[in-house]
Amino acid sequence: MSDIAIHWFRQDLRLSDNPALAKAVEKGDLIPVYILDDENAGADAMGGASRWWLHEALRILNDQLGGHLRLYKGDAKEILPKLAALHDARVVSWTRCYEPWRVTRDKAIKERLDAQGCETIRLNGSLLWEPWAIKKQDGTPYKVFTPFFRKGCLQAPPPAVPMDAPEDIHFADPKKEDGAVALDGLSLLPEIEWYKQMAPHWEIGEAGAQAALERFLDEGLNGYKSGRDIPSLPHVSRLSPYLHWGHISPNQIWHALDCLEDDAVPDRDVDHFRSELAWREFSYSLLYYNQELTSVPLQPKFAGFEWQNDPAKLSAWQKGMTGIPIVDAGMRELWQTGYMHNRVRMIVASFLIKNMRTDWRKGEAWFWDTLVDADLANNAASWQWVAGCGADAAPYFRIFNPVLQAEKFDADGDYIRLYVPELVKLPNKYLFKPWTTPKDIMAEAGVRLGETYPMPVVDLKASREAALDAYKALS
Ligand SMILES: Cc1cc2nc3c(=O)[nH]c(=O)nc-3n(C[C@H](O)[C@H](O)[C@H](O)COP(=O)(O)OP(=O)(O)OC[C@H]3O[C@@H](n4cnc5c(N)ncnc54)[C@H](O)[C@@H]3O)c2cc1C
Repeated sequence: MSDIAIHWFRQDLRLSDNPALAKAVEKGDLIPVYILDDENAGADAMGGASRWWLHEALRILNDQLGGHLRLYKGDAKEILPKLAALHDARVVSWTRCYEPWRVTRDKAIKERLDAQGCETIRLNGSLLWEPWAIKKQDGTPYKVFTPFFRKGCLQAPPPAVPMDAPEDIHFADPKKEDGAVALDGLSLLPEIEWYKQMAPHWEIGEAGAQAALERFLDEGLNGYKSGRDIPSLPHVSRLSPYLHWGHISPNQIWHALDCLEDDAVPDRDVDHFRSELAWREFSYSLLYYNQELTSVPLQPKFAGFEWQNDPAKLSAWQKGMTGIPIVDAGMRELWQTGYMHNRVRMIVASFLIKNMRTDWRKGEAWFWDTLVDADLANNAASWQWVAGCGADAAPYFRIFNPVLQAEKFDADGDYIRLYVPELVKLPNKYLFKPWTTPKDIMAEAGVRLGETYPMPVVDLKASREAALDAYKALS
């Protein structure tokens, strides 16, 4: 009888370049498992958009595994050691995760498996460099991005060359009564099928990730450095959900850049894209070394900031009904697709925090629920960055003017018109600030402020000044 190896899939929902899976396949007949563990996740349990994505991702992974993926729901600390014992597994493997709740839980699981005499294999498959591999010379973690990237990442050993998917996986024949449930038994989908509008925007899974990468390398990368700020252009990769769910590894992306033909794409674009991948690494380093990143400002003085937290304003922001077209376009892109362009994420976040003076954690929570790439490290680090309380953050007093941002980055108004169709006929001169439109032009465009489109929920100038005063009171 062959040995049995369990591979516990988590944020590594792929077969290629999955070192921990490859090791398990080498060690014995495979039992691939996924455990939906809301119990240990607690307040960090997945949001709605993530659950929809996961449902589809598990369905596809199960197909890739010939129907052998086994699904469980509950406390992984209980489930995994029991499964290992029941199936007499020699090995349990997994790809490391770095969220604080997972680090704590996984440590406990390893201890239990050790005590049972079951070997554990825990490998990196989600980051280019693990957090402890990139540190300053004095052994402390970096707090500023540029030296983290230039002195840390770029001077470290290069990311490993990606592995192919294992050939000829031999599957074990698991005992039936081990608590496994059907996909529907995980109850990942909500009763109201709001996710249906998001589905056409994504090809979920490993093949979808590879297709997105190829498309980006062919059509988006050339011109990335300047084009990545224009939300109506195809100059961003939209790889974030695939990276988050591990349908693709960052090593695969890094290596694909290494393999580009000479002169195919200007170095400035490739280098800039690599630096964005490194922002993801930086976020993970911040989370790893600051376990309360999602809730506690990295700069302690911000703990006493006076938020206004007006529920009506928050609701207008969530619905894309603030009366500020670029903000509303972004929030509606998020609702319709589960994604928002990075430039617009910064604009809507700045507007929420500074013009509406709403606690950044409320924005973070909304993004957590609605993004298909909702990622504890990237989301928390980015919200702290915009709020000005994070590591290497934009200074608080640098307040985006959403009108100027839209005029600069959506100059033709294509992005706003796509998501705010009620303003489609407004000339560009007024599109970014409809409240300044003369009555006759407004009538011609069929816009009635307060009826077909809201009046702004805040006065941009006055709210900016009030935010600056509140900020000054801190220092
Ligand atoms: C308020 C706010 C919240 C955010 N929340 C998330 C989140 O929950 N999940 C998430 O993955 N990203 C988040 N980001 C970062 C960034 O907006 C997205 O990673 C990016 O827009 C994803 O689109 P893309 O894949 O087309 O990016 P590309 O420009 O093609 O970049 C490639 C990859 O690099 C990484 N990356 C790019 N920009 C950043 C960045 N600023 N910080 C960290 N990594 C980056 C991502 O993994 C991305 O997929 C947030 C940004 C802001 C301002």
